[in-house]
Amino acid sequence: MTALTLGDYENLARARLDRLVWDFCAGGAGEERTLTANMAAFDDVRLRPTVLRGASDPDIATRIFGDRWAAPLAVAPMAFHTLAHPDGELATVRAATSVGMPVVVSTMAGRRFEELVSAAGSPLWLQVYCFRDRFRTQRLIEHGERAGMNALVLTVDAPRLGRRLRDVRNDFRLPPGIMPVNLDGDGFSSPAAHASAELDPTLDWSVIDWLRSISSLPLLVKGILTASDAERAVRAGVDGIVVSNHGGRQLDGVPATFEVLPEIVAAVAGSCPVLVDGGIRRGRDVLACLAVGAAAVLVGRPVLHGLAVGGQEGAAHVLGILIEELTDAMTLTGTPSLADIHPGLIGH
Ligand SMILES: Cc1cc2nc3c(=O)[nH]c(=O)nc-3n(C[C@H](O)[C@H](O)[C@H](O)COP(=O)(O)O)c2cc1C
Ligand SMILES: CCCCC(=O)C(=O)O
Repeated sequence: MTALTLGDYENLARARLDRLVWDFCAGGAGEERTLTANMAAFDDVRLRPTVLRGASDPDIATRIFGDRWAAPLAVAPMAFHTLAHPDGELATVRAATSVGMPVVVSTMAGRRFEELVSAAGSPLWLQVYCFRDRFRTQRLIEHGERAGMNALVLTVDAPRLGRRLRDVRNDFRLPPGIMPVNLDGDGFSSPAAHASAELDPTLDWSVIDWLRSISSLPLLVKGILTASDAERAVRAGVDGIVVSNHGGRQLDGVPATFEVLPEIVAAVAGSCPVLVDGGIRRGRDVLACLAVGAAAVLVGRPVLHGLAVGGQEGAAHVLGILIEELTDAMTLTGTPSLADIHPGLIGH
């Protein structure tokens, strides 16, 4: 079968990956209602095209923090791309670079920051988990900054990992050789146990000032789901917000990100870029997010599917499909540039 859609890649990847690894990547917390809702929210979108706009060759390039992105799309931070392919994040970074897209590199990346930065031709942002041991967190950030990361993305929805029942039932352990190679200290085998032991559950808004005091990189917070937290983040002086429910992996029962995106965009009122992730699987999903005011979107699991199926090439094809579908959706809705995309494109 030739893979034409991200759904095709998902099916091919499911057949290839070890079942326990598949469950870790695919799964969500609890009954996976939020995981399902992320995708269902896009299924309910109806687009309202405008015709005869001469939108033959849409321009989808954008700028974020002064950097050019070939499309308003980046790879979401995910632990251990090495679970999907031995080249791991190196393949992802090369794939993203080949299509001009940035990558958010996880604290739990399986390949070294230095080799990722050397392979990158587009921005790399470092996703930060705050450890109970602040000095460990500080060393992580200094390592990332020294290696050449372009921004920090603080994950704020994970004082501990959500209850992922598939992993509990499977007693999921990382396979041998899967290591958080950018962290000092030993690796671990159970992500959930490691997170409860090591991540700082006492984190509060003062962490923003602390991060500012140790790094001058642009700072985003990832995991905002309400207008009031978005306002709080803006008051704290962040440079960007990522609306996210961690792909349904943290608290089951929180809303789909697409549902809350409009109220957060309204609350932020242009003070900083608002990005979003969760369930984006088609170009028209990207268009829907842009229509309600997202500056860009992050895509998670489909990148792992691409890696599992075909390493760098597979991941590049997944990202290429999204770009092509976005271009197609813009052409057919009569929006020749990103600036032409507006809330009126969406009806229910
Ligand atoms: C296997 C896996 C690992 C993840 N690891 C991280 C992580 O290390 N840090 C983080 O902030 N988010 C992590 N996430 C959440 C993603 O950044 C993102 O919010 C989510 O996957 C987006 O949804 P999507 O997969 O439906 O596109 C992870 C998600 C998956 C599926
Ligand atoms: C300790 C690994 C955490 C990875 C993560 O954030 C996730 O699986 O969602």
